[in-house]
Amino acid sequence: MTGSASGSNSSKALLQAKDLEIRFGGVIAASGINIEIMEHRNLAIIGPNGAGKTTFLNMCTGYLKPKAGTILFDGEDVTGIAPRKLVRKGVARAFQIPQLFTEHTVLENMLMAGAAQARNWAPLTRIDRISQRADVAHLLDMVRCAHLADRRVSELPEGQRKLIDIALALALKPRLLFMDEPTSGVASSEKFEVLEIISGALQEAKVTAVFVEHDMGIVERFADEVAVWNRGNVLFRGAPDDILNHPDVIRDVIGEEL
Ligand SMILES: Nc1ncnc2c1ncn2[C@@H]1O[C@H](COP(=O)(O)OP(=O)(O)OP(=O)(O)O)[C@@H](O)[C@H]1O
Repeated sequence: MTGSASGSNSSKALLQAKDLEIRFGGVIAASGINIEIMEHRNLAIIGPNGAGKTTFLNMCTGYLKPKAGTILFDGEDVTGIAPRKLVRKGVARAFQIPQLFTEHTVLENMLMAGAAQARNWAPLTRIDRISQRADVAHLLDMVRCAHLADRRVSELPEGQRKLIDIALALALKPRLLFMDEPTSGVASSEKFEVLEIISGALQEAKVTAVFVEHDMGIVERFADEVAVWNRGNVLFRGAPDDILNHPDVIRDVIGEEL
């Protein structure tokens, strides 16, 4: 484990956060955060409730503007850029609760995401081209949901909604995907299977993932690196084995109910 938040030298930094600060009234949610997210190294963010994990995701994806500090994506200053613009640059986000149009079918949701990416808001009948359908079928296949294309989202269990949400994010062709507790709400017996599918799809699409996670089994299995958040800062960062076995992390993070 390293005490610093810089990444390994073997891959390049895709995102660099420098001296990020944000406070809400008296609460300091980010207190000089410095961290690099390395390309093709999936990073898990762990830490106690209220440590500022979601706040960090919000700043990196344009939902919150830091009071101070800089965010570079692929070397470009993207601090404070709106989420939609960041998506076009290659930074996507999946939420704890999938952002799906539940009264529409899976296919319709996918076509709408494709239209957003192409900035083509023509009626669905006009964007429903063969090539686009082929793209959608491929994306759904990547998350093993091709058989669900004509099902209404409201009929699907949470695990499948999560998978559709990931396919939707992949339709935006990101290079970096932030996920806030990707398996929250999924039955514990299905969590590993869902993450296995998500992980395979991200690998196939060559997308680097950053995910907030409270389940250490998931972290151990799916993260290449782990960053420990505490009181709005990065306490440790390193290999899952080192981090999850470190006495301070066991005492202060894993030991308490996350
Ligand atoms: N919009 C907001 N307005 C006021 N306070 C906020 C806001 N967003 C976050 N906070 C506060 O900032 C601190 C960090 O919150 P954040 O949600 O980032 O933590 P977290 O590590 O993601 O927690 P959890 O694991 O419980 O989701 C908390 O004290 C929270 O109450």
